[in-house]
Amino acid sequence: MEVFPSPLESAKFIAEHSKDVSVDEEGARRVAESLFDKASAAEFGLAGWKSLHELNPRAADKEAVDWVFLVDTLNFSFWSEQEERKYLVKYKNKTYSGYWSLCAAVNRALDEGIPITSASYFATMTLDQVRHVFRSDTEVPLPLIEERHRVLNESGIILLEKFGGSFLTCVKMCEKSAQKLLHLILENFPSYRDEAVFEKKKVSFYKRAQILVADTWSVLEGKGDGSFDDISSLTIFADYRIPQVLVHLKAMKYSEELMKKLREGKLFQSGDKEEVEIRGCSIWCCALICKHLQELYQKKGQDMHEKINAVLLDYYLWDYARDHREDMKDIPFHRVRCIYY
Ligand SMILES: Nc1nc2c(c(CN[C@H]3C=C[C@H](O)[C@@H]3O)cn2[C@@H]2O[C@H](COP(=O)(O)O)[C@@H](O)[C@H]2O)c(=O)[nH]1
Repeated sequence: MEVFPSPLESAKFIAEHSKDVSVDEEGARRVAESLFDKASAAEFGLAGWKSLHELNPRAADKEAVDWVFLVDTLNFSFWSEQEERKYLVKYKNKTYSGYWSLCAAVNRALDEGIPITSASYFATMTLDQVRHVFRSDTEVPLPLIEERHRVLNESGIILLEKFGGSFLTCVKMCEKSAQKLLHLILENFPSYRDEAVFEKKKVSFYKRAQILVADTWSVLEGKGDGSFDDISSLTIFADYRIPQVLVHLKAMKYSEELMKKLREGKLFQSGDKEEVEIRGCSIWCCALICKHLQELYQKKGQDMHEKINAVLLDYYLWDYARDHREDMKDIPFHRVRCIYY
């Protein structure tokens, strides 16, 4: 059995050895304090996944779980070289960008009668069919379309051959354990193995694998097959937005040298030292914010273990980043073209 490093232990190790990125403990504490009142509000909770996002499934059934699997298999690399030239999808009179453009294209296909969330369909999709389903409403295509075609076919075939064609089978096999589901994903779906080598040590982030578990928990509303008793063991999902918002909120800092490269729009490779430091420090920084939030509630005699975890903190910070794009325009995000985030 393959050993998968823990993203949290990886993050601690990276943060302790990082040169160009640093976690600001005081800054993390201040962010926790600023979130304190919000954390007990409705929008911080699990219900926000559906109530705040009209493109997410309303249902909590097999089709909804398969929608989540398809979307999280393709949940990577939406950023555009030029802000004014990007992939956009119009759906029901609204134009979507970034991650939401992917969801809009999926829902558009379903409305057109294309069974895009069925493994029997995406296991044998041709590249032209993928191009059609994810066609752009601008002249800019969805990035990495060939890689998306490859991971769709690969994931569809595995889901058909090993799990009867539905991700709900995988969920049921894991007996309400987030960690078991995470490991089933990593053992069976190669495109989810988001790892690197740092200071000669194998480290992991598992961004898409962890968000797949989290979104499954969310779409099942934390009930039934989705009532994971260890959901708090997940970390945040190391994408290219969370680091940006953590630097904006002064909980994390970049060296002058790294900031210069980011401002120049340098294209990093997956696994580069700076990229690994950005992603690992983001995970560690959010673990500290979660810890401080729990301590603040304990001081008030409130046990918030059910309400405060890295998943809900991540969702909140990610939505915050989307809503504060303008305020954050001076904080560059790191640019990598890869299938991991
Ligand atoms: N850490 C974290 N990264 C996330 C998400 C999501 C979508 N989840 C939402 C869906 C339902 C829930 O309500 C969540 O709010 C996408 N991404 C990543 O962001 C990047 C896209 O950014 P932009 O170009 O600005 O759209 C890209 O790397 C993508 O993989 C998240 O939740 N957390």
